[in-house]
Amino acid sequence: MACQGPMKMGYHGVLRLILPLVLLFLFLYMSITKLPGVYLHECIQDGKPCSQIQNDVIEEVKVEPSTSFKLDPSDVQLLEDVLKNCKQHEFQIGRMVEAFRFCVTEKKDILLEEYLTAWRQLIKFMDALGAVFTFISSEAMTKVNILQGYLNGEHGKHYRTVTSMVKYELENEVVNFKELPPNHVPSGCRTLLRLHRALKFLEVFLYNLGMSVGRDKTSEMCADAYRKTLSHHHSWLIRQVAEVAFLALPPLEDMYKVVCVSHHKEAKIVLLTTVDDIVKVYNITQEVYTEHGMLDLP
Ligand SMILES: CCCCCCCCCCCCC/C=C/[C@@H](O)[C@H](COP(=O)(O)O)NC(=O)CCCCCCCCCCCCCCC
Repeated sequence: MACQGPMKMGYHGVLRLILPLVLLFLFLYMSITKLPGVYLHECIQDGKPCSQIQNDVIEEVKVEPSTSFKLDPSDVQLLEDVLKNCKQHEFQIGRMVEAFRFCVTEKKDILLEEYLTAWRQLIKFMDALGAVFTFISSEAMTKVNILQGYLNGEHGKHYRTVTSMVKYELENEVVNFKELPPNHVPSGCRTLLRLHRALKFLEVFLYNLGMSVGRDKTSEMCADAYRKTLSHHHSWLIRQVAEVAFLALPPLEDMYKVVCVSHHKEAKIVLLTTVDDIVKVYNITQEVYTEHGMLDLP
């Protein structure tokens, strides 16, 4: 009885075994193609990196949830309780929401330190999902570390907010609009742009989760969000890796547990409030990047 052969593993068991292997191979492949100074988008066409050519035709995806979510007064207490009482988890949605909220200044700018705090919470969430997502979380962590490096560095005071970073990097020609030079730490602006694009994915994914009435699969909601947003900026290979990873997402009920909600009504309140805060951060950053023509940085 104790010995369960492969035949008894079931669909999910097999998936758990195979997915990490597939991802490991893809990860190794990508590690090789992305050795220091060698970037995937060194594929050149018409004198431009291929990724840039692709981005030229992509317009900003307009998705539904960019409207403010209105809470009933009775829901406000419920929301506060959920956000406060979720202390037993490594990932705390309350701390993430707080950080996204605190990073918006009165002058409608974004504080980078708080922005990165919110991202660190997201990374904890992905790490909690298991080995399949480590590849994605470590990619996000790399971007967070680059920005933190600038914040802690010699010119750290210029990296306090998104606007000050953009101003400093443009004035000092840190931003490269044509290519990503090998053997250089990427600029703060292009690094933040990667996280900023991922934030749109997160917005749509959380919206899908919040609007679900419990029947939908998390993998489908995640894939839908990804296809509408972040996938437009990814190579074919990365898109395949992402699609495989989505299959390993836990079911909705387990996802609810991680965000400390127990039923659909709670989930809707918590997730759509989170979306609302993310939208504010996203829109401010988007405006700054649009103003400086920096939405397609290679
Ligand atoms: C719930 C978990 C959902 C997992 C979501 C998967 C999102 C999509 C897959 C991303 C693949 C990342 C692989 C690498 C991509 C890079 O090529 C690419 C470009 O970088 P480069 O220009 O320097 O080369 N990098 C990026 O686009 C940065 C992507 C960072 C991905 C962060 C995804 C955040 C998702 C957070 C979900 C958390 C849900 C929380 C629910 C409460």
